Amino acid sequence: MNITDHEAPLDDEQIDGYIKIDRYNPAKINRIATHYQDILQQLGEDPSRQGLLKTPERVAKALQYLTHGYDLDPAEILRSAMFEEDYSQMVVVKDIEVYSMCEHHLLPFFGKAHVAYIPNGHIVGLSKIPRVVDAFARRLQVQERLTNEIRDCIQETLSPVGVAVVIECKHLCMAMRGIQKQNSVTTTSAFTGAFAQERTRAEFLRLITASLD
Ligand SMILES: Nc1nc2c(ncn2[C@@H]2O[C@H](COP(=O)(O)OP(=O)(O)OP(=O)(O)O)[C@@H](O)[C@H]2O)c(=O)[nH]1
Ligand SMILES: [Zn+2]
Repeated sequence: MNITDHEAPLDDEQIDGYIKIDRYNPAKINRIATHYQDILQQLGEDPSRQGLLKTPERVAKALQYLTHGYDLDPAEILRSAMFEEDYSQMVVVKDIEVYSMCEHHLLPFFGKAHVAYIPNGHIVGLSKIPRVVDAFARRLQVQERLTNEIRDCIQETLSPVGVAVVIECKHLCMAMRGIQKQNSVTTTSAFTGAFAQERTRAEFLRLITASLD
């Protein structure tokens, strides 16, 4: 590895393997920050007090980060690490942390995703499954669409025998406001192909609830 490259600061951008995420687009940050200055004022705050001086810019950067999935191509992420392999059993990646933003309130929802597929001549680099989850989660979402988008992307790109996705999340819009239910968890699921069969689906559900201990 080239040492200079290795030590180069990644300050305002991240090289994400194959896709450069222009995380902090300065023009966009400025535009969003201007709005937040006004929002702070509307909330009865003084945007010129010391603690808030940089807040509009911080919020703008945070929002750009929380929605950086728009800059990613999930299908390309999968295509970048597909390998021919004669393995025909279920591959399960479970307990993938999910952080997303509800499109109704712009509040976080978070939890876990469990993803499985049954290869059809091709396997995919394992890390690419959580990367696909992130690429869709880091957008404004509803949990149902997030679940379907992950399923469809894997099915269309990898053409496996079947795909299964289960997502379990807590929604802050239901906890810190609104109905204020602190412990409710929403579960969504999406299946294709072989996972329509009761036996296959049951094996997946057993594997995602099984513990390693
Ligand atoms: N189906 C679905 N609904 C969601 C998701 N995230 C948030 N919501 C819901 O979106 C709905 C928006 O409903 P509205 O009545 O327009 O908004 P609201 O007045 O803020 O509703 P309350 O949250 O009930 O106070 C709420 O019921 C939220 O719970 C999600 O991922 N999936
Ligand atoms: Zn919400």
